[in-house]
Amino acid sequence: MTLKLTVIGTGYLGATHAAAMAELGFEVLGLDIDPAKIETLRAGRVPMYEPGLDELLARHVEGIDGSTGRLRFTTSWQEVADFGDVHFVCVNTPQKHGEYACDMSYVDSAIDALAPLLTRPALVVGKSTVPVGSAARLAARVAELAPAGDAVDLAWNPEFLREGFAVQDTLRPDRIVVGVRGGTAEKLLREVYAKPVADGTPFVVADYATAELVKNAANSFLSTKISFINAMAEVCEAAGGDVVKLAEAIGHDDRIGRKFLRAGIGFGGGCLPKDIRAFMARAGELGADQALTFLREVDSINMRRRSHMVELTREACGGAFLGKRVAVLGATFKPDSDDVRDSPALNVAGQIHLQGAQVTVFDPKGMENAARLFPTLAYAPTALEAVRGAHAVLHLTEWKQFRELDPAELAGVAAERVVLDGRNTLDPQLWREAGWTFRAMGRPNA
Ligand SMILES: NC(=O)c1ccc[n+]([C@@H]2O[C@H](COP(=O)([O-])OP(=O)(O)OC[C@H]3O[C@@H](n4cnc5c(N)ncnc54)[C@H](O)[C@@H]3O)[C@@H](O)[C@H]2O)c1
Ligand SMILES: O=c1ccn([C@@H]2O[C@H](COP(=O)(O)OP(=O)(O)O[C@H]3O[C@H](CO)[C@@H](O)[C@H](O)[C@H]3O)[C@@H](O)[C@H]2O)c(=O)[nH]1
Repeated sequence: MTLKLTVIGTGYLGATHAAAMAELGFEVLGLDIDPAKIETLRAGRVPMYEPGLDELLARHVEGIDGSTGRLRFTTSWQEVADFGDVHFVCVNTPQKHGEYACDMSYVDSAIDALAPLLTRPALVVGKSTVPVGSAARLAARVAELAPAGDAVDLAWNPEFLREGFAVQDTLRPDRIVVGVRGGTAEKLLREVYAKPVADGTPFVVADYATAELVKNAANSFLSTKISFINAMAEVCEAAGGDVVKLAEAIGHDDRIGRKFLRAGIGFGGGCLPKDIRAFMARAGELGADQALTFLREVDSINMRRRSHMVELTREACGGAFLGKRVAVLGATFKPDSDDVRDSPALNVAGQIHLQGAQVTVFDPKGMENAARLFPTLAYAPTALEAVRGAHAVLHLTEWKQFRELDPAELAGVAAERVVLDGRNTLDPQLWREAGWTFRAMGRPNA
């Protein structure tokens, strides 16, 4: 008999995971505490922007014409407990207000809602990113609360998907990591992931602590790589070097590799910044804080990139923001997403606005989320409208369509032809030929 799966928390991770599991052939029931999100999903619509996810939902959501009907959504915990053999927990684990530590309250309340209803054998599988030690603590909590007792087990199966590539990363991940206490959980998870494993995806079985730490380590490494190249950008700026050329040259060494060496205004999003902070906080609790002091530097190099962009813009505006208009191209933390959580672009836009400039933002997909978070910024319906009357143009999220803009057309509407490329993806020559003063980050002579 095919396993029945539930997915608890249907945000960026959970909605994608639920749809991908239906695509793999399972019957899936998704639950969220946000009834509006559940209504949207039930109608076969995606509550956020994630390329390819709408097609997947249309193919599987029950009640959609021609769908397999394998994917359903609910707000009922009882329905979830009755339905599932395997329950994936995909709720948010944000940074605590005013602290580095992870806020585990959403995971805790999901476990507390589900476990008392588990009256038959089941496996609870955590996918959220959590501090090491959480799985062991939650396994004890499940054992305490579940009426089925030992017949309910817990595993931790961290997720490595990237927004913008979430569907392909879930269906064909680089690796699957499972933290388990015994063979039954491993067997069930091998059944769930049989297809990607048959296609060659490595399946790594570990204890709870190691599985949790793999996720913390992976995001720490990625953050470090970005801050490393941004530190090189600072030195390039001081010495007159070109960080883009430098990254290309060191990347030819296979041991270093070319990926994740794009210098600019740094990393943001709902994952890397809060994950390295939570990792430092947890290491501190464990008495291992010295091991991760370098992450403090990774974080501060990253945050410095944002203030550096503010200073470059001030310079471009003749030393003061008052009475100046600044156009910001990009609001999301990365392209191909509508996610504005801890977005470097919006952070820079907000700082400049607070210091007196009139800031107008355009983003292909992130406008609604941005306006909710930063209602005092102005928003334009197109890049051209954002640039109209601007004294400086900032390119802060590397959407493909910004590379395709016509600098000559924009030159016709700007008040001053000054562009600052915070992502190092625009073509300096093209802009200069159209009469723009072009400045990039870490490329004084580009
Ligand atoms: N977004 C990513 O790219 C990504 C990738 C890998 C791992 N992660 C991790 O996955 C987790 C979820 O991240 P996300 O980006 O999907 O967050 P999100 O905020 O988009 O989604 C979380 C969802 O959980 C729901 N929720 C909160 N409490 C709940 C509860 N008690 N019961 C049921 N539902 C509840 C929320 O309403 C929301 O819809 C985090 O731990 C994150 O670090 C995220
Ligand atoms: O060379 C680079 C690469 C990325 N970034 C920035 O870094 C941030 C994060 O990018 P990315 O890692 O692609 O996005 P996420 O979707 O947040 O994915 C990260 O966080 C997820 C949540 O934990 C993990 O699952 C993924 O493996 C991990 O890549 C963005 O602001 C990017 O603009 C750079 O500045 N330079």
